[in-house]
Amino acid sequence: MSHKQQLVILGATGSIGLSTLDVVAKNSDLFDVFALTAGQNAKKMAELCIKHSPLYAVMATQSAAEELSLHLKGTACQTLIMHSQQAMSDLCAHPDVDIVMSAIVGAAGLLPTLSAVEAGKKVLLANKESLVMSGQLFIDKVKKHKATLLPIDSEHNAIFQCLPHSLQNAQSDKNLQDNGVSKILLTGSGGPFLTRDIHTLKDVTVSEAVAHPNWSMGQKISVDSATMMNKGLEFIEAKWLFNCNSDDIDVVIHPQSIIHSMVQYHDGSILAQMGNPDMRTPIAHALAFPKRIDAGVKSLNFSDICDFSFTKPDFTRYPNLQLAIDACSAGQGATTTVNAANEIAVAAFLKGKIGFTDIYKINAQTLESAQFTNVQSLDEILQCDELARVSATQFINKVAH
Ligand SMILES: NC(=O)C1=CN([C@@H]2O[C@H](COP(=O)(O)OP(=O)(O)OC[C@H]3O[C@@H](n4cnc5c(N)ncnc54)[C@H](OP(=O)(O)O)[C@@H]3O)[C@@H](O)[C@H]2O)C=CC1
Ligand SMILES: CC(=O)[C@@H](O)[C@H](O)COP(=O)(O)O
Ligand SMILES: [Mn+2]
Repeated sequence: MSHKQQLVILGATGSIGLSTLDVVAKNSDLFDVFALTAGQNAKKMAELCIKHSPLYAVMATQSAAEELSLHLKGTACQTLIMHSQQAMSDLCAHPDVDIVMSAIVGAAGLLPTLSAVEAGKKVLLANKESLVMSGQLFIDKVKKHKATLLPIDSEHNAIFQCLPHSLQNAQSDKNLQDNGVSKILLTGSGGPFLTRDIHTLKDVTVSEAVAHPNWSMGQKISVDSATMMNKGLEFIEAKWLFNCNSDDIDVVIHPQSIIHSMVQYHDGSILAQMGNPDMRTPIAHALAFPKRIDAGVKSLNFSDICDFSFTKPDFTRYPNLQLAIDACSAGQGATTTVNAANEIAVAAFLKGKIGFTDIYKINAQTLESAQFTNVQSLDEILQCDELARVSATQFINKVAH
């Protein structure tokens, strides 16, 4: 019998985590769940432990781990329960582990993901924030430790599929332009407010902001899609994943989210990856790469498509997109800062402390007030991230309702 790939899922209780478990359950002859990790949702984690029998389950805090123990008491579940970020990092580096799905939301995913990279694992990256906050350091570690980095973000997974093999990852160090590629066309839906009267954006409610037209996702990324900061983070993510410059990437609004991104070649060809918007497709692609497995996703039926349209982004409507593109050119200090500020601002919006359009104001003020020195080492990155959080919190307190 061939060896089943041993999988750790960071962020198992979230949207990507659950989609990953769905694909794994459909392919249980290929994958074993070695460990599941989560933040606070002990009830969901208990259900997952009973269903998937991981060897380990790790919660972020002791209280969440105790709650998980209570939920599992009296059941037949043999899963060992642990807690702390260090325990997550240790399991990512465990010698028996083959694949780590990085699907914690936000900067909390950085250290466990780096641990998987340093252990030379196959790392499936959904947690774009970790790459945005540490770009060069992250990619250098991938190269040094010979980790395999595969993109889960639907756009980057699409770009990966459309690129020639020699350009599929940053480790190649090859330049896109010298290898036949003229542009990466990064598509974005424009979120729920593509056509809303721009003067009413300040009145957007939380439930309106998280109602993405095409994708079912966690709250933070859903708000990022609504401000298009998500596309800004993805712009920076693409720069690092595919070793390209800002000039190599164009953002294209495609409201239907059927094309997940494209690559344009010097000879005029444009290759697109498309499908129904369901994250199980990129997850299955990366889990099995270079093979193909069943993802449980309904095939796209072209006769069902009524609209298939493309426009340029309007930066007045989406100032966060411009901010992130500018930060990408400014360097690591700026991208770490804008990522941290945005996490704090979106959390404040979700708690009802600030309005929707305040998210941009907080991000811009935090960037303007930041003084970047050298931001290269992990300590410098973490310090820059922390300073931006403190600064963003101060700006929030000034505008808080
Ligand atoms: N959802 C999607 O379709 C896509 C998501 N992504 C990216 O994937 C990542 C996950 O997104 P998504 O699944 O939507 O997010 P969710 O909010 O649905 O899930 C987040 C997961 O992270 C866990 N978590 C939160 N904070 C911590 C912490 N401090 N320590 C450990 N675990 C923590 C949560 O645990 P708990 O809930 O138990 O507290 C949960 O399991 C994000 O970076 C997002 O940008 C990228 C492309 C598409
Ligand atoms: C599914 C996925 O990859 C999300 O990042 C998606 O891209 C969000 O949609 P937007 O294009 O609206 O940001
Ligand atoms: Mn995406």
